[in-house]
Amino acid sequence: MLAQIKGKLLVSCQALPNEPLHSPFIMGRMAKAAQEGGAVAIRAQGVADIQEIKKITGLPVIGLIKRNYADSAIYITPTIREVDELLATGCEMIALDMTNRKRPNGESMQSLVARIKKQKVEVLADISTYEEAVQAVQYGVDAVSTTMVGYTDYSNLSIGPDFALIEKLAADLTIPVLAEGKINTPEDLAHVFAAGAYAAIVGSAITRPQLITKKFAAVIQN
Ligand SMILES: CC(=O)N[C@H](C=O)[C@@H](O)[C@H](O)[C@H](O)COP(=O)(O)O
Repeated sequence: MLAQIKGKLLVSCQALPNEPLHSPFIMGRMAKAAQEGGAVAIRAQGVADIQEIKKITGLPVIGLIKRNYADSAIYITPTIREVDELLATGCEMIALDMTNRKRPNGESMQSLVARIKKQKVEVLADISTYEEAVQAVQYGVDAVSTTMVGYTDYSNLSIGPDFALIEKLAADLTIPVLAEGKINTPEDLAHVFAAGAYAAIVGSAITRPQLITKKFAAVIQN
């Protein structure tokens, strides 16, 4: 999959049960629209959405499952259970949180990575710091993504992408660095590629109308 996305745009089509567009049918159509707009792959959450998106678009999918566990702050593909559910979907790549935080059930990142790679599926490490990215490379992941920057209480809280981190990772790492998280405009997208991103994933700015509307409404209410 990585060879197919080099230099390209991926779109994240996700809507959890508490979001207005929560529905595999709707996420399938959202992915179709993204495909028509030029997305070469889709990041999708949950077995039903992944299956629908693969059926509707035929595009490669980065799959994840968001699930909360009482004993951990990690919710993106936290345990073996989510890994096995995702492996059954046939998604080409699996994204898992690889931030340096306690995992549910005391499971290790290494065991999850090994299980995925054994099935010849690529692993995308969602990280929030430079150090977490370096650690993920040591664990044998295929690519890292800046997904969690600003979402761990020790990482850089910025309005937009962390361009400096993307630049440093792209310069230092031997594996692809995907820019993801808070890419809010086409200018941001151009900027992350200029910083050296291998590929980029845009979500909310394209697929969460409730957030897009909020940005417009905020201007009027000011
Ligand atoms: C923090 C977290 O859980 N991020 C999730 C990761 O799968 C998604 O909800 C994001 O939409 C995706 O990463 C794209 O980011 P943005 O929506 O900012 O373009």
